[in-house]
Amino acid sequence: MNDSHTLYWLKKDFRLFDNPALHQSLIDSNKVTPVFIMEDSFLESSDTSAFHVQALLEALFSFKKVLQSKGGELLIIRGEVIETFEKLHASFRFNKIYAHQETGTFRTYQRDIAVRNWCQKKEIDFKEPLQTAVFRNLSNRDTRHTYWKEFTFEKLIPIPKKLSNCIVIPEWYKFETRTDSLTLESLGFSLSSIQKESMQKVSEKDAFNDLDSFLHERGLAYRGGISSPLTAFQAGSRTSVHLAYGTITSRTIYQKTLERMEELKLQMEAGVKNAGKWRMSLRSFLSRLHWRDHFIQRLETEPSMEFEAINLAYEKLEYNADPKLLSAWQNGNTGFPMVDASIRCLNETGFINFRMRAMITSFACHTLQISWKDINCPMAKMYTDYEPGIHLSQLQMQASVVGINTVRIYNPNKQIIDQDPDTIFIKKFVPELKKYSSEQIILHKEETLGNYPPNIVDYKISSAEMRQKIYAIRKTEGYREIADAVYKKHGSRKKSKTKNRKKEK
Ligand SMILES: Cc1cc2nc3c(=O)[nH]c(=O)nc-3n(C[C@H](O)[C@H](O)[C@H](O)COP(=O)(O)OP(=O)(O)OC[C@H]3O[C@@H](n4cnc5c(N)ncnc54)[C@H](O)[C@@H]3O)c2cc1C
Repeated sequence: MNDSHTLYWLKKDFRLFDNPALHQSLIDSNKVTPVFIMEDSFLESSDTSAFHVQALLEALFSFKKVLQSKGGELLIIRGEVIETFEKLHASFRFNKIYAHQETGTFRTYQRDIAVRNWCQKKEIDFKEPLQTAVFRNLSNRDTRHTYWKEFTFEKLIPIPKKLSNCIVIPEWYKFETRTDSLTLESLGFSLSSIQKESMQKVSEKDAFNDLDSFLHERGLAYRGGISSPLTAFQAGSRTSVHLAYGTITSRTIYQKTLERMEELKLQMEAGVKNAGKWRMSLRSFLSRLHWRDHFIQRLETEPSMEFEAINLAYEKLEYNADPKLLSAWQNGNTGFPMVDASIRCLNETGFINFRMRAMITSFACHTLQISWKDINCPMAKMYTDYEPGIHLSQLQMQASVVGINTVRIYNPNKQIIDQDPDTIFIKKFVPELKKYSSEQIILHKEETLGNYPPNIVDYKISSAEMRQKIYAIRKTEGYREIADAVYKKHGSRKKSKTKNRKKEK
């Protein structure tokens, strides 16, 4: 502990529990200023939406309120990062910055490099502890699991006792941005009242409440329940948004789930009804949670995947650049009811389940033949839980440009039969279809249903054409070597039985 001054630069880590950067900065120094910078470059970025800004503001202000209730302070400044550090440093010197290591887009990657260089110039120590099990400069992919385990099972860090050491230097208050300039509207965004009401609430308290209700009430329906948009809003953990804004850590979720599974094991032995089913649900939940770090690691290792296919052979794949197709997809007007309902649900609530995300991606990239690059930002903006590593990995996988997974082409009408046979979800989000029977909706193709348009393309012909183009690339010389190299660098070390088999979902 020393008297020097330290900054704790908050990024997307709005929590007090299990917060390594906050914890370490308070061990290092008895004067720490937590600072959040509302970056113009974030607000202006092509992957930022009103859902993201609203979630961030909620998480930020609830963090500030809890910190203040425990005697601490937080400084919020609108501006760019280096320019903000520069003016703070010029008015009162600090010699350390703590911020969590972030695996984000090219924008945040470049910003963090610039911060490192600036710190070096000013002789400021820049520390970037991990908050998730994703490792920089990982030389050997095979050792990742060992590091993952070490990090995930480390003892969780309690809420720091000395939060009153979180102070704002009086000289710095003049830089503070007024709270009334930090509303969604004053930042240039807007959401309708329906959107605001339907969005998930994001704060540390909500994160623990959502986890608790999942582990004790909702999680029993997890297996099976997460496939349909009718049930996934309840049956899924709904922790993705909290992980994206750092209101909870994945290792906290992991460890709390394991504790609950131990409890259930005892219940199972005592013959308590459903205890075994509960355990199976939580086991499949944990494997999905594990994928999270796996996919974020992919972006950390291969940042170029934001701009080009992870398997470069697919850079030659030809797409349809017709803006009318993109616009119909984005607005939920393709004439394919399950696709349109999912997109409109996203536009209204900021959330949809995994299967529907996979379907709308596959539909855009296979059936409409739109490039994954063209839907990247529009789709990122629809998800409140946008996490670049997962988003880009899944986007490329569902668009079949990774080449180490099965080509999965989702048939949107089969998804109605499987996931919404009574068209309840469809009618909720596509009200023009309310007066039609489920059979009419499923069979609808070339005709209009009232105001609802016909299929924008022929599903069978167009998807088959794209499948052919993908397989033509798979047959080109040198393709196998590229795919093997991708697998070696990024593939899951668990063997997939369906690998490389053609499949319709
Ligand atoms: C095209 C596409 C884009 C996606 N973009 C995102 C994104 O930006 N952010 C995001 O968090 N998830 C993304 N997902 C994964 C998944 O759809 C969401 O994590 C899930 O729907 C969130 O709901 P939940 O928290 O109830 O999930 P649960 O099923 O309860 O899962 C628990 C947690 O595990 C992780 N997880 C679940 N499924 C996956 C997966 N397939 N890959 C990686 N991690 C997973 C998430 O962190 C999730 O919160 C995407 C999927 C697809 C197909």
